[in-house]
Amino acid sequence: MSTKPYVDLGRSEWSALRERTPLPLTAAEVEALRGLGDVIDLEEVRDIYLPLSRLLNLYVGATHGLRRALNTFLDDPHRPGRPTPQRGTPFVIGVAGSVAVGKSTVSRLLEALLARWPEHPRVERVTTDGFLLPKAELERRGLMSRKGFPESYDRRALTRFVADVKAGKPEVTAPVYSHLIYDIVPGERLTVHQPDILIVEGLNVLQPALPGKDGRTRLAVSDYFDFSVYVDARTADIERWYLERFRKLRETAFQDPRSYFHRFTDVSEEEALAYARTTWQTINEPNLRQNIAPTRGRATLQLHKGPDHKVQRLSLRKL
Ligand SMILES: Nc1ncnc2c1ncn2[C@@H]1O[C@H](COP(=O)(O)OP(=O)(O)O)[C@@H](O)[C@H]1O
Ligand SMILES: CC(C)(COP(=O)(O)O)[C@@H](O)C(=O)NCCC(=O)O
Repeated sequence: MSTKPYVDLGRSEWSALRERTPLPLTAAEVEALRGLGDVIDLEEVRDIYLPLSRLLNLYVGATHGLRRALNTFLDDPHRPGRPTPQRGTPFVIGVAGSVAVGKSTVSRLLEALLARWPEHPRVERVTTDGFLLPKAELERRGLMSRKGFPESYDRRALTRFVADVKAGKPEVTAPVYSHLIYDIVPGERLTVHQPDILIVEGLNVLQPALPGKDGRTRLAVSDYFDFSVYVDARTADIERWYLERFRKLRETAFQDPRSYFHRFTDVSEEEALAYARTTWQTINEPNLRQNIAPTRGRATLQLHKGPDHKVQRLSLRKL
Protein backbone atom coordinates (compact mmCIF):
# COMPACT_ATOMS: atom_id res chain seq x y z
CA MET A 1 0.00 0.00 0.00
CA SER A 2 1.40 3.40 -1.00
CA THR A 3 2.07 5.80 1.86
CA LYS A 4 2.38 8.72 -0.56
CA PRO A 5 -0.12 11.45 0.31
CA TYR A 6 -1.07 11.87 -3.39
CA VAL A 7 -3.03 9.85 -5.94
CA ASP A 8 -1.25 10.11 -9.32
CA LEU A 9 -3.40 10.28 -12.42
CA GLY A 10 -2.26 10.18 -16.03
CA ARG A 11 -3.70 12.65 -18.51
CA SER A 12 -6.09 10.14 -20.09
CA GLU A 13 -7.35 8.83 -16.72
CA TRP A 14 -8.09 12.40 -15.67
CA SER A 15 -9.67 13.53 -18.94
CA ALA A 16 -11.98 10.45 -18.88
CA LEU A 17 -13.58 12.10 -15.82
CA ARG A 18 -14.89 14.78 -18.19
CA GLU A 19 -17.73 12.39 -19.07
CA ARG A 20 -18.96 12.83 -15.51
CA THR A 21 -18.78 16.63 -15.59
CA PRO A 22 -22.40 17.72 -15.96
CA LEU A 23 -21.68 21.15 -17.50
CA PRO A 24 -20.37 20.90 -21.05
CA LEU A 25 -19.09 24.05 -22.78
CA THR A 26 -21.44 25.76 -25.20
CA ALA A 27 -20.13 27.46 -28.34
CA ALA A 28 -20.76 30.88 -26.75
CA GLU A 29 -18.78 29.92 -23.67
CA VAL A 30 -15.89 28.69 -25.76
CA GLU A 31 -15.87 32.09 -27.47
CA ALA A 32 -15.93 33.84 -24.09
CA LEU A 33 -12.88 31.82 -22.99
CA ARG A 34 -11.01 32.85 -26.13
CA GLY A 35 -11.90 36.43 -25.18
CA LEU A 36 -9.72 36.11 -22.08
CA GLY A 37 -6.76 36.87 -24.34
CA ASP A 38 -4.85 33.72 -23.43
CA VAL A 39 -3.42 31.18 -25.84
CA ILE A 40 -5.81 28.41 -24.86
CA ASP A 41 -5.95 25.05 -26.50
CA LEU A 42 -9.65 24.22 -26.24
CA GLU A 43 -9.01 20.49 -26.03
CA GLU A 44 -6.90 21.28 -22.96
CA VAL A 45 -9.79 23.25 -21.45
CA ARG A 46 -12.18 20.33 -22.01
CA ASP A 47 -9.83 17.54 -20.94
CA ILE A 48 -8.10 19.13 -17.96
CA TYR A 49 -9.76 22.30 -16.70
CA LEU A 50 -13.43 21.31 -17.04
CA PRO A 51 -12.96 18.18 -14.85
CA LEU A 52 -10.97 20.38 -12.45
CA SER A 53 -13.90 22.81 -12.21
CA ARG A 54 -16.12 19.80 -11.37
CA LEU A 55 -13.73 18.63 -8.64
CA LEU A 56 -13.70 22.13 -7.16
CA ASN A 57 -17.50 22.30 -7.34
CA LEU A 58 -17.61 19.05 -5.30
CA TYR A 59 -15.15 20.48 -2.76
CA VAL A 60 -17.24 23.66 -2.37
CA GLY A 61 -20.36 21.52 -1.78
CA ALA A 62 -18.54 19.32 0.76
CA THR A 63 -17.25 22.40 2.61
CA HIS A 64 -20.82 23.70 2.89
CA GLY A 65 -21.84 20.28 4.27
CA LEU A 66 -19.08 20.47 6.90
CA ARG A 67 -20.19 23.95 7.89
CA ARG A 68 -23.77 22.71 8.36
CA ALA A 69 -22.44 19.90 10.58
CA LEU A 70 -20.44 22.42 12.62
CA ASN A 71 -23.50 24.65 12.99
CA THR A 72 -25.58 21.72 14.22
CA PHE A 73 -22.85 21.03 16.77
CA LEU A 74 -22.58 24.67 17.90
CA ASP A 75 -26.27 25.42 17.93
CA ASP A 76 -27.06 23.95 21.34
CA PRO A 77 -30.17 25.73 22.71
CA HIS A 78 -29.39 24.55 26.25
CA ARG A 79 -26.05 26.38 26.35
CA PRO A 80 -26.42 30.07 27.25
CA GLY A 81 -24.07 32.45 25.42
CA ARG A 82 -23.40 29.82 22.76
CA PRO A 83 -21.42 30.98 19.71
CA THR A 84 -23.41 32.26 16.73
CA PRO A 85 -23.48 29.61 14.01
CA GLN A 86 -20.97 30.20 11.21
CA ARG A 87 -22.26 32.06 8.17
CA GLY A 88 -21.09 30.92 4.76
CA THR A 89 -17.71 32.39 3.88
CA PRO A 90 -15.92 32.44 0.52
CA PHE A 91 -14.21 29.28 -0.63
CA VAL A 92 -10.56 30.25 -1.15
CA ILE A 93 -8.37 28.65 -3.81
CA GLY A 94 -4.58 29.27 -3.97
CA VAL A 95 -2.67 28.95 -7.26
CA ALA A 96 1.13 28.70 -6.87
CA GLY A 97 4.14 28.05 -9.11
CA SER A 98 7.14 29.70 -10.76
CA VAL A 99 7.19 32.96 -12.70
CA ALA A 100 5.98 32.12 -16.27
CA VAL A 101 4.73 28.60 -15.49
CA GLY A 102 1.18 29.64 -16.41
CA LYS A 103 -0.43 30.56 -13.08
CA SER A 104 -2.37 33.51 -14.53
CA THR A 105 -3.66 31.43 -17.42
CA VAL A 106 -4.83 28.64 -15.09
CA SER A 107 -6.41 31.15 -12.68
CA ARG A 108 -8.26 33.06 -15.39
CA LEU A 109 -9.57 29.80 -16.81
CA LEU A 110 -10.75 28.59 -13.41
CA GLU A 111 -12.36 31.96 -12.75
CA ALA A 112 -14.36 31.69 -15.99
CA LEU A 113 -15.24 28.00 -15.60
CA LEU A 114 -16.19 28.12 -11.92
CA ALA A 115 -18.51 31.10 -12.50
CA ARG A 116 -20.62 28.87 -14.78
CA TRP A 117 -21.73 26.69 -11.87
CA PRO A 118 -25.05 27.99 -10.46
CA GLU A 119 -23.95 27.17 -6.87
CA HIS A 120 -21.09 29.69 -6.96
CA PRO A 121 -21.55 32.29 -9.69
CA ARG A 122 -19.50 35.04 -8.03
CA VAL A 123 -15.81 34.30 -8.47
CA GLU A 124 -13.12 36.92 -7.88
CA ARG A 125 -9.37 36.66 -8.50
CA VAL A 126 -6.43 38.50 -7.00
CA THR A 127 -2.72 38.27 -7.72
CA THR A 128 -0.22 38.67 -4.91
CA ASP A 129 1.90 41.18 -6.88
CA GLY A 130 -0.31 43.94 -5.38
CA PHE A 131 1.35 43.11 -2.07
CA LEU A 132 4.91 43.59 -3.37
CA LEU A 133 6.64 46.41 -1.51
CA PRO A 134 6.67 49.62 -3.59
CA LYS A 135 9.79 50.03 -5.78
CA ALA A 136 11.19 52.83 -3.60
CA GLU A 137 10.92 50.58 -0.54
CA LEU A 138 12.52 47.62 -2.35
CA GLU A 139 15.38 49.93 -3.36
CA ARG A 140 15.73 51.20 0.21
CA ARG A 141 15.94 47.63 1.54
CA GLY A 142 18.32 46.50 -1.26
CA LEU A 143 15.73 44.05 -2.57
CA MET A 144 15.39 45.08 -6.24
CA SER A 145 17.14 41.88 -7.33
CA ARG A 146 14.97 39.82 -4.98
CA LYS A 147 11.64 40.80 -6.49
CA GLY A 148 9.23 37.88 -6.09
CA PHE A 149 11.19 36.41 -3.14
CA PRO A 150 9.08 36.08 0.04
CA GLU A 151 10.82 39.08 1.68
CA SER A 152 9.84 41.39 -1.22
CA TYR A 153 6.16 41.24 -0.16
CA ASP A 154 4.18 42.79 2.66
CA ARG A 155 3.17 39.33 3.85
CA ARG A 156 1.23 40.60 6.81
CA ALA A 157 -0.99 42.80 4.61
CA LEU A 158 -1.60 39.89 2.21
CA THR A 159 -2.60 37.53 5.02
CA ARG A 160 -4.84 40.20 6.54
CA PHE A 161 -6.49 40.75 3.16
CA VAL A 162 -7.35 37.06 2.69
CA ALA A 163 -8.39 36.71 6.35
CA ASP A 164 -10.82 39.64 5.92
CA VAL A 165 -12.34 38.18 2.73
CA LYS A 166 -12.61 34.76 4.38
CA ALA A 167 -14.31 36.35 7.39
CA GLY A 168 -17.04 37.63 5.07
CA LYS A 169 -16.33 41.39 5.31
CA PRO A 170 -18.59 43.19 2.79
CA GLU A 171 -15.74 45.02 1.04
CA VAL A 172 -12.04 44.30 1.23
CA THR A 173 -9.46 46.25 -0.79
CA ALA A 174 -5.95 45.45 -2.02
CA PRO A 175 -3.18 47.52 -3.62
CA VAL A 176 -2.58 47.14 -7.36
CA TYR A 177 0.72 46.34 -9.11
CA SER A 178 1.40 47.43 -12.69
CA HIS A 179 3.75 45.46 -14.93
CA LEU A 180 3.84 48.57 -17.13
CA ILE A 181 5.50 50.80 -14.55
CA TYR A 182 7.08 47.85 -12.63
CA ASP A 183 5.69 49.28 -9.42
CA ILE A 184 2.63 49.56 -7.16
CA VAL A 185 0.17 52.10 -8.63
CA PRO A 186 -0.08 54.97 -6.12
CA GLY A 187 -3.62 55.41 -4.78
CA GLU A 188 -5.17 52.56 -6.77
CA ARG A 189 -7.00 49.71 -4.98
CA LEU A 190 -9.05 46.76 -6.10
CA THR A 191 -12.15 45.81 -4.13
CA VAL A 192 -13.43 42.32 -3.42
CA HIS A 193 -17.17 42.09 -2.56
CA GLN A 194 -18.05 38.88 -0.70
CA PRO A 195 -17.48 36.45 -3.57
CA ASP A 196 -18.60 32.81 -3.44
CA ILE A 197 -15.06 31.84 -4.48
CA LEU A 198 -11.80 33.79 -4.21
CA ILE A 199 -8.78 32.73 -6.27
CA VAL A 200 -5.43 33.92 -4.87
CA GLU A 201 -2.61 33.56 -7.37
CA GLY A 202 1.09 34.09 -6.68
CA LEU A 203 4.58 32.68 -6.50
CA ASN A 204 4.70 32.21 -2.76
CA VAL A 205 1.12 31.55 -1.72
CA LEU A 206 1.91 28.07 -0.37
CA GLN A 207 4.68 29.26 1.97
CA PRO A 208 4.10 28.29 5.59
CA ALA A 209 3.92 31.03 8.23
CA LEU A 210 7.16 32.42 9.60
CA PRO A 211 7.64 31.74 13.29
CA GLY A 212 6.80 34.90 15.26
CA LYS A 213 9.77 36.48 17.12
CA ASP A 214 7.64 36.71 20.24
CA GLY A 215 6.88 32.98 20.11
CA ARG A 216 3.26 33.63 19.11
CA THR A 217 1.75 31.51 16.36
CA ARG A 218 1.28 33.40 13.12
CA LEU A 219 -0.90 32.46 10.20
CA ALA A 220 0.12 32.54 6.54
CA VAL A 221 -2.15 33.13 3.57
CA SER A 222 -2.06 29.36 2.88
CA ASP A 223 -3.80 28.74 6.21
CA TYR A 224 -6.95 30.25 4.67
CA PHE A 225 -7.01 28.04 1.58
CA ASP A 226 -9.79 25.51 1.11
CA PHE A 227 -8.00 24.11 -1.96
CA SER A 228 -4.68 24.83 -3.66
CA VAL A 229 -3.11 24.13 -7.03
CA TYR A 230 0.64 24.00 -7.75
CA VAL A 231 1.46 24.46 -11.43
CA ASP A 232 4.57 22.40 -12.10
CA ALA A 233 6.87 21.96 -15.11
CA ARG A 234 10.54 21.30 -15.87
CA THR A 235 12.75 24.30 -15.10
CA ALA A 236 14.21 24.34 -18.64
CA ASP A 237 10.68 24.53 -20.10
CA ILE A 238 9.67 27.35 -17.75
CA GLU A 239 12.80 29.32 -18.68
CA ARG A 240 11.89 28.94 -22.37
CA TRP A 241 8.31 30.16 -21.67
CA TYR A 242 9.73 33.11 -19.72
CA LEU A 243 12.00 34.10 -22.63
CA GLU A 244 9.21 33.60 -25.21
CA ARG A 245 6.88 35.81 -23.19
CA PHE A 246 9.59 38.48 -22.88
CA ARG A 247 10.11 38.37 -26.66
CA LYS A 248 6.36 38.77 -27.27
CA LEU A 249 6.07 41.58 -24.73
CA ARG A 250 8.94 43.42 -26.46
CA GLU A 251 6.81 43.48 -29.62
CA THR A 252 3.66 44.59 -27.75
CA ALA A 253 3.49 46.04 -24.21
CA PHE A 254 7.12 47.32 -24.11
CA GLN A 255 6.38 49.51 -27.16
CA ASP A 256 4.43 51.84 -24.85
CA PRO A 257 6.84 54.70 -23.95
CA ARG A 258 5.61 54.53 -20.33
CA SER A 259 6.79 50.92 -20.04
CA TYR A 260 9.64 50.28 -17.60
CA PHE A 261 11.08 47.99 -20.29
CA HIS A 262 10.63 50.42 -23.21
CA ARG A 263 14.44 50.69 -23.58
CA PHE A 264 14.48 47.07 -24.82
CA THR A 265 12.61 48.05 -27.98
CA ASP A 266 15.66 50.11 -29.09
CA VAL A 267 18.24 47.35 -28.73
CA SER A 268 18.54 44.13 -30.75
CA GLU A 269 16.36 41.16 -29.83
CA GLU A 270 19.52 39.31 -28.87
CA GLU A 271 20.52 41.99 -26.36
CA ALA A 272 17.00 42.15 -24.92
CA LEU A 273 16.91 38.37 -24.50
CA ALA A 274 20.35 38.38 -22.87
CA TYR A 275 18.91 40.72 -20.20
CA ALA A 276 15.86 38.46 -19.74
CA ARG A 277 18.11 35.39 -19.45
CA THR A 278 20.14 37.09 -16.72
CA THR A 279 16.95 38.02 -14.85
CA TRP A 280 15.83 34.40 -15.09
CA GLN A 281 19.18 33.01 -13.93
CA THR A 282 19.79 35.46 -11.10
CA ILE A 283 16.26 36.06 -9.75
CA ASN A 284 13.47 33.82 -10.98
CA GLU A 285 15.23 30.47 -11.13
CA PRO A 286 16.89 30.81 -7.67
CA ASN A 287 13.49 31.86 -6.27
CA LEU A 288 11.90 28.79 -7.87
CA ARG A 289 14.53 26.46 -6.41
CA GLN A 290 14.85 28.02 -2.98
CA ASN A 291 11.32 29.14 -2.16
CA ILE A 292 8.65 28.03 -4.60
CA ALA A 293 9.40 24.39 -5.55
CA PRO A 294 9.79 23.34 -1.88
CA THR A 295 6.10 24.27 -1.32
CA ARG A 296 4.84 21.88 -4.04
CA GLY A 297 4.06 19.11 -1.55
CA ARG A 298 1.69 21.41 0.34
CA ALA A 299 -0.77 21.75 -2.58
CA THR A 300 -4.06 19.87 -2.80
CA LEU A 301 -3.46 19.33 -6.52
CA GLN A 302 -0.26 19.39 -8.60
CA LEU A 303 -0.58 19.93 -12.35
CA HIS A 304 2.51 18.58 -14.15
CA LYS A 305 2.89 20.27 -17.54
CA GLY A 306 4.89 19.05 -20.53
CA PRO A 307 7.04 21.22 -22.85
CA ASP A 308 3.93 22.36 -24.79
CA HIS A 309 2.02 23.51 -21.65
CA LYS A 310 -0.23 20.43 -21.85
CA VAL A 311 -0.89 18.76 -18.52
CA GLN A 312 0.60 15.27 -18.68
CA ARG A 313 0.02 14.09 -15.12
CA LEU A 314 -1.84 15.22 -12.01
CA SER A 315 -1.22 14.47 -8.35
CA LEU A 316 -4.26 14.83 -6.10
CA ARG A 317 -3.89 14.84 -2.34
CA LYS A 318 -5.61 11.95 -0.56
CA LEU A 319 -8.04 12.76 2.21
N1 LIG B 1 -2.07 26.43 -21.37
C1 LIG B 1 -1.25 27.21 -22.09
N2 LIG B 1 -1.08 27.03 -23.42
C2 LIG B 1 -0.22 27.80 -24.12
N3 LIG B 1 0.51 28.81 -23.60
C3 LIG B 1 0.39 29.05 -22.28
C4 LIG B 1 -0.49 28.27 -21.44
N4 LIG B 1 -0.37 28.74 -20.18
C5 LIG B 1 0.52 29.75 -20.22
N5 LIG B 1 0.98 29.94 -21.46
C6 LIG B 1 1.98 30.96 -21.89
O1 LIG B 1 3.11 30.85 -21.00
C7 LIG B 1 3.52 32.15 -20.55
C8 LIG B 1 3.42 32.26 -19.04
O2 LIG B 1 2.05 32.16 -18.66
P1 LIG B 1 1.41 33.10 -17.52
O3 LIG B 1 0.02 32.60 -17.28
O4 LIG B 1 1.61 34.54 -17.88
O5 LIG B 1 2.39 32.69 -16.31
P2 LIG B 1 2.54 33.23 -14.81
O6 LIG B 1 1.26 33.87 -14.42
O7 LIG B 1 2.82 31.96 -14.04
O8 LIG B 1 3.75 34.15 -14.85
C9 LIG B 1 2.64 33.16 -21.28
O9 LIG B 1 3.34 33.59 -22.42
C10 LIG B 1 1.41 32.34 -21.65
O10 LIG B 1 0.78 32.85 -22.84
C1 LIG C 1 5.54 40.48 -10.24
C2 LIG C 1 6.26 39.17 -9.93
C3 LIG C 1 7.14 39.35 -8.70
C4 LIG C 1 5.24 38.02 -9.66
O1 LIG C 1 4.08 38.42 -8.98
P1 LIG C 1 3.03 37.47 -8.17
O2 LIG C 1 3.22 36.04 -8.55
O3 LIG C 1 3.30 37.71 -6.72
O4 LIG C 1 1.66 37.98 -8.52
C5 LIG C 1 7.11 38.72 -11.11
O5 LIG C 1 6.34 38.50 -12.23
C6 LIG C 1 8.25 39.70 -11.46
O6 LIG C 1 8.04 40.73 -12.04
N1 LIG C 1 9.47 39.32 -11.10
C7 LIG C 1 10.63 40.17 -11.19
C8 LIG C 1 11.65 39.64 -12.10
C9 LIG C 1 11.23 39.68 -13.56
O7 LIG C 1 11.11 40.79 -14.12
O8 LIG C 1 10.99 38.60 -14.11
